[in-house]
Amino acid sequence: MTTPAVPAPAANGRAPLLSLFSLGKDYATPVLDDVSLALQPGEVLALTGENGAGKSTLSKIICGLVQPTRGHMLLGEVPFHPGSRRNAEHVGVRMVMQELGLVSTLSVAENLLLERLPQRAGWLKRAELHALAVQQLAKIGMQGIDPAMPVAQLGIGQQQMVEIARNLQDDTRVLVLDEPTAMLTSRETSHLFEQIALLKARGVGVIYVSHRLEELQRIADRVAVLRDGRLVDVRPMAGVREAELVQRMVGRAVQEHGNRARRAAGPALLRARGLGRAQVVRDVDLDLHAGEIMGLAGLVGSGRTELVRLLFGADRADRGEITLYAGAAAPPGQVEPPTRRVAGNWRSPMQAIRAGIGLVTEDRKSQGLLLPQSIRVNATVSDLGAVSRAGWLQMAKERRITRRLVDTLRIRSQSGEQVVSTLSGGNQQKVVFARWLHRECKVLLLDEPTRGVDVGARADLYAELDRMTDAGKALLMVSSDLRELMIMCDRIGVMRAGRLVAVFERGHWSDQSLLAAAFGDAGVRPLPSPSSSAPTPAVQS
Ligand SMILES: Nc1ncnc2c1ncn2[C@@H]1O[C@H](COP(=O)(O)OP(=O)(O)OP(=O)(O)O)[C@@H](O)[C@H]1O
Repeated sequence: MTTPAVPAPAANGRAPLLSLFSLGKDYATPVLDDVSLALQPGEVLALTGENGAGKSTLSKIICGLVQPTRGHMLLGEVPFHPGSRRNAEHVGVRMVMQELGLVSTLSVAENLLLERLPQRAGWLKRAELHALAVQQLAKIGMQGIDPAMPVAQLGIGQQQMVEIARNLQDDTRVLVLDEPTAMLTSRETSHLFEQIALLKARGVGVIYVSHRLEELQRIADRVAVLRDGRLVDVRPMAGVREAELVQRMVGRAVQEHGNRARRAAGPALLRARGLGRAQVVRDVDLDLHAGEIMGLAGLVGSGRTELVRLLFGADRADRGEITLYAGAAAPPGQVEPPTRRVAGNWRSPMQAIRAGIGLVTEDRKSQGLLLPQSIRVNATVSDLGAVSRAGWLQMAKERRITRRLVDTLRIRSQSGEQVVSTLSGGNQQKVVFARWLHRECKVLLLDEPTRGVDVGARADLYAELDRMTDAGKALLMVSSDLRELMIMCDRIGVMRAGRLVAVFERGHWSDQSLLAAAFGDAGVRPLPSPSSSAPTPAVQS
């Protein structure tokens, strides 16, 4: 085996901080091959590539979580084969993983300082622990969090910030961040970027894995592109065009989804009136029409996810009414609901599913997937009736359906039998989505459906959403990505403090107006009261 050259030392003569030589990893098939790369002190190296390209595998090898099949590494000039995460951390090589690594039953402070809990004679010094935790959280702009609170009570974005704070130690030399902002607000992202700038100044090397190309442009010095487990490009970030990068990642040009075309709204399929739960969702009136995509924007904690959970029966509303109407058979342009009410106010998700409501969840790990099961089981589990006869599962039919879904969504896998926990994060997200492509539903609720999904796959998912609305389904899409909402939606509702405070139709929104509504600035048009007007059809102006 020849040892490929690692890029020369930096101009200042310092040796690379970390050097990778011909790294490779095989599972049933090779997933990483011949990766040679060097990280310089104080450098932010972006790592990007399609879902399943091998980014997390490479990151985990560097941080001792996965053992390479081939190749070797140097940390400075010393051979580096950590063998475990603990060993890697011991020499200052740390990783913020895509899946949160927090212990949900422990407090915020205990999670933050797990490895160096302040003790005296075997007793935990709780006051000191909490003071240290508050300091650590303040570094990344997290104020007002009770360090004694169990971490499970934090929102998913806040948990991610705790995970980041945990890895910002003084002894950190190399920090790998795998999709760190997927669950963060723009404010939290800014705090993270400030920290990255400080790390750079201290000479820490940062490997930053992300699909968000605009973020890479903001913080990376160089970008490395992985495709099918191989390094296909490494270049300075300055001057790199997004389209160029996408082409390198995907190996083909990706057609950007243009703004959604004008279409006439069908009848209302779902209507909510005065819907509420405690203080988190308050008096929400909402109509979803056949053939439309309605977006839901708002800050984290504004009640978007909670509203979706009420509509799906995952939580019980304590006031208000949900009504689902039958069929989408009314002529185009008819906006009044058909008169036949089929269901409402579910007692469980199962009831909602039976009535024709689906949910692509925000938290695919704990709410969306059966991780130890195959793609086939996960994709077909929501509608076993369609793959069984007289109570017997028809495996051949299941396999056929699975193959079609895997092809349609380009789920990168060895076969439909591959266990979902061994898929890459973005491919797991596609499996959550596949479930609802398989099952007939009238109304599909989507909570951050493209989180962690690469640009090519994102275009595929958008095309599927268009097809669903062409078939008369009604879609409600929560997204923190305003650009995504503005491209995909016919209407965008904005939530603030549990209320739906504004609804904008296509052609009547801008980033500023959406943000102003989300933050509560003056000048935002309030929602007309439902009693005063018929539901607003989604019509592009
Ligand atoms: N334990 C495992 N067993 C079998 N295959 C695995 C295992 N872990 C990862 N893989 C496979 O390795 C490939 C690379 O996965 P990896 O998670 O590194 O991709 P990624 O580039 O990080 O993708 P994403 O952008 O979706 O996070 C995938 O095809 C995945 O299915």
